[in-house]
Amino acid sequence: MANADTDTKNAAKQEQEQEQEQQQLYTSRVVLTTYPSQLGIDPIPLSWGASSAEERGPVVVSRQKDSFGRRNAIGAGGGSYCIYRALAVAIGALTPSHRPDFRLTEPTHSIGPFPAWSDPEKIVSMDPWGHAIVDHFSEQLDQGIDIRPTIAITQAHMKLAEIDDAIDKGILRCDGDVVTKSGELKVVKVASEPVWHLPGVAKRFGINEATLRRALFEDTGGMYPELITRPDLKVFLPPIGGLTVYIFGNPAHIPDPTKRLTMRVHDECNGSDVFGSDICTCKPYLIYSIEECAREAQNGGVGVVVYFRKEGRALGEVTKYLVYNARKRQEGGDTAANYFKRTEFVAGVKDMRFQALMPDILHWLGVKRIDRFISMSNMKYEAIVGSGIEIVERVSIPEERMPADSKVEIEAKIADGYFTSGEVPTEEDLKTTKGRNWDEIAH
Ligand SMILES: Nc1nc2c(ncn2[C@@H]2O[C@H](COP(=O)(O)OP(=O)(O)OP(=O)(O)O)[C@@H](O)[C@H]2O)c(=O)[nH]1
Ligand SMILES: [Zn+2]
Repeated sequence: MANADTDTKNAAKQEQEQEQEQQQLYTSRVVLTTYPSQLGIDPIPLSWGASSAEERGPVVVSRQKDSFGRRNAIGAGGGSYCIYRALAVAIGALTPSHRPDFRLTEPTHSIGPFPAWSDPEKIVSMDPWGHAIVDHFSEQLDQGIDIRPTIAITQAHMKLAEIDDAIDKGILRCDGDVVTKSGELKVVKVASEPVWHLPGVAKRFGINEATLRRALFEDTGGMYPELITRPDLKVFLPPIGGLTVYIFGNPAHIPDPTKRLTMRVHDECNGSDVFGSDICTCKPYLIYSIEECAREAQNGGVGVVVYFRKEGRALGEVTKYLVYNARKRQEGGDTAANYFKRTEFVAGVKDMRFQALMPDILHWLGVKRIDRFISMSNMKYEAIVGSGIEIVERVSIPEERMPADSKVEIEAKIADGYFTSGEVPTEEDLKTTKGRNWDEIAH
């Protein structure tokens, strides 16, 4: 009995300590969700697609004291990194009320504004004014509203072994401008985090906003109840990765119809892009596109690579590796004929990238026409052309750049509708195009 008493006392003490620890960080009680008519809820007006930033209004998602009632967006800033911020706060490394000091952080280059920034339907998955909050919303910032940038623009030099190689082979020259005398690529970089205007996103996919809200609520483990309780809030910051734009040459040339534009839109493949895995064409295609972009800039045009964080066709790397295993273990070996089928067996679909939102960044950059599009993807092509941007030429990966084991992937893709300037494989080709089996890897 005495032991049970002590246990109860200890448990109560622990609970009290936990409560105190929480109160040190958060002075108010937990607010599980909010409602439009709730006392103190008074969102800053947000008019998506308005003709100026000031008329549009700032995106406010912060739950800090002075911002909570004025929030006009659901979710959290920082994309997937909001979880790390939560950890930093929980362990006491960051005060929940921290506000960034934006001095000296302004963009290195000016981009836009373009007409698409004020079109409520052309850009629905990012905040076109996300890099310019200090310029346009200083009044609200001064009032203590916690507004965060969702876009940042900087510049850098890139040094890549493959580019050194291309210079040595005479494929690319050092012009002292786009490619420095020591073989570095000069780039302007833009990082962008997702900001979704839910009615616009729903319309892009041809579904109801309510269906979209319900699916987002359910498949995030019920993480954002306001998706359901706040139909008046139209903007959602999802906890997913964003994108990076690499611009070779002068960014002002991108919207200029008298200048040529070479472009690749690339989806992340960490295993290949960074670690050189040879089962797909991702890294060689990316490197090829960087060379082509640099060359276009050297010839007076401009090159753009957009890098999306959509690992494994947005299925994630775990699913991707499960599929690799199934492909290599299946009876008859790893054939092009079964490539997509194996993915569908595991994931239920062969691709979750759904390129419909992808052209937003191109409209943000002011792209009107792409002279050379370095991609074979029919999904990317259709999304871009369907959004009103002209593509003049589509460029496949040169045969000699394909790694040996990637034949399976490339033939399966071509058979599935990807563009090729070469031959379309027959049914028989698909059965006989085989990847390396694991025994060969071991020897
Ligand atoms: N699930 C899965 N994803 C893969 C596999 N191989 C490559 N990927 C992913 O497929 C995507 C390839 O994207 P991109 O390099 O942009 O190429 P693409 O859309 O296929 O078309 P291109 O523009 O012609 O290269 C990346 O997200 C890769 O991580 C695979 O076997 N399984
Ligand atoms: Zn890949």
